[in-house]
Amino acid sequence: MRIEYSDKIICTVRIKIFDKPGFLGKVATIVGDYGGMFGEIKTVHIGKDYKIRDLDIYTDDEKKFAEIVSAIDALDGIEILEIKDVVMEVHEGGKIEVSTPIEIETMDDLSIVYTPGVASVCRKIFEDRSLADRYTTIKKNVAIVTNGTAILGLGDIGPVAGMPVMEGKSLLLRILAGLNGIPILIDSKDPKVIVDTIKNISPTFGAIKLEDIKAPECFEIEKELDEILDIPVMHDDQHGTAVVVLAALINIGKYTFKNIRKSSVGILGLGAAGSGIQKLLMAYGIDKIYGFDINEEMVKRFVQRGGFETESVESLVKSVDIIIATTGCPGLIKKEWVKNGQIILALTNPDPEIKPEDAIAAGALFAADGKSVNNALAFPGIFKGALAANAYTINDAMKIAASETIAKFAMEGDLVPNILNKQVHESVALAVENAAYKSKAVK
Ligand SMILES: NC(=O)c1ccc[n+]([C@@H]2O[C@H](COP(=O)([O-])OP(=O)(O)OC[C@H]3O[C@@H](n4cnc5c(N)ncnc54)[C@H](O)[C@@H]3O)[C@@H](O)[C@H]2O)c1
Ligand SMILES: O=C(O)C[C@H](O)C(=O)O
Ligand SMILES: [Mg+2]
Repeated sequence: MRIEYSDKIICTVRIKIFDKPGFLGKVATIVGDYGGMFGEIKTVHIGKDYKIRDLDIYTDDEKKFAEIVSAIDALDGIEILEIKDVVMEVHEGGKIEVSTPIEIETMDDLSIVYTPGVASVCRKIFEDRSLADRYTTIKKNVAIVTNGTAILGLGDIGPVAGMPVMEGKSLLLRILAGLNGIPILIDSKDPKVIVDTIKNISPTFGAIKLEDIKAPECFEIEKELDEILDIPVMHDDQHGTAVVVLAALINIGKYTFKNIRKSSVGILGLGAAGSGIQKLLMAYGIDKIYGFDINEEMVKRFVQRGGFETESVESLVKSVDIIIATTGCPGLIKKEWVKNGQIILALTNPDPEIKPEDAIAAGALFAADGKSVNNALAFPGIFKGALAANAYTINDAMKIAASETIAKFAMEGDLVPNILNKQVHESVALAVENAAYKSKAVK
């Protein structure tokens, strides 16, 4: 029985605390009593008979956090010096920047990297387009494109409010795959405008990652772009998510000695993520897939692809072995509906359809949320591998290779590995590159 989740960090509390046994314990008791958890505890100053410490405190909501703070404040021997909203602080000024590995000190250096030296590189690329792969960053540039219509589970908040997510994806592409993820915000909901815009700027990029564009528009946009562009295009919410879900299911099969291809799977929310999951699970050979969505058009598409319609959230949850929820509706799954021994992946971010600890308490065998079963385990390696192979597309063989590799890296008893394990992304990239050659997805 495993619980995979992490709460939200609300803040860092800086305290001045009397340096005697038991004082930090009192603070810990308060945090625990109010259902909070500690992250890092750092000592930032040691005084004569006191210490100054920074405590990262995780809680479910701001109200609980306020209660914790006032209870700590009431303790003798402990003084709150500062409360820092670390999340907002980290975002100040944005999270990414363009940098260069080249230094220029002299006018000669300038003539080499800029005018007039640069002109000879331009001429050579003009004569032979393929030289751009070697003499520019194009093959390392991945466009991260959104129109802001399905930002996490926050819904249609527009492209500008979605920018922190795009910067986060960019940061992960850099750290985990060494690629330049360049956010592109498009102020349109018209699929044709989005396709044309991406097509027209595509020479800048080696690959296109669509992000947080809602269904059904995302299907048409991805399909069109995949057809007209000779570089890989992947809608991360559909396929990155599906790859990680399949990895989790592969491990569930391993732990339970069950053939997951014979399990009944329920998908709750048949939008971008839900439909991508359905497609990949079917490609893997799982055919008993049931689904529910409040939007009839989504249900129709799901059934056309070979899924079985269910009449309500409750009947779906109550009837399947494995439930995967991608609705954008926190708390949608009630504890009473959970079956003994069930597997529940409640993937809505930032707050899941049911908290993993609640699902486990209600009898689930495995439960995870969207922070651990997260597409960040897949997209860095997928793009790196596809670019290394010079692939023109990202096909099912490449995705399944990624899932199988991710699954192998999970520690015993876990569904998926840690997102920050760089070896995972290296291995996913290699597996995807090889699968691209084998499936002839290369230019
Ligand atoms: N963990 C991950 O890696 C990951 C990846 C992608 C998306 N997600 C999460 O999945 C959610 C959906 O994202 P998306 O891109 O698919 O959005 P989307 O808008 O394309 O799809 C959401 C679907 O859920 C349906 N829905 C809404 N309320 C419902 C309800 N009460 N019952 C049944 N269906 C309902 C909608 O009709 C829609 O079809 C988001 O919260 C997002 O954070 C998580
Ligand atoms: O952004 C994430 O954490 C995962 C996913 O892309 C989502 O939209 O929720
Ligand atoms: Mg997303």
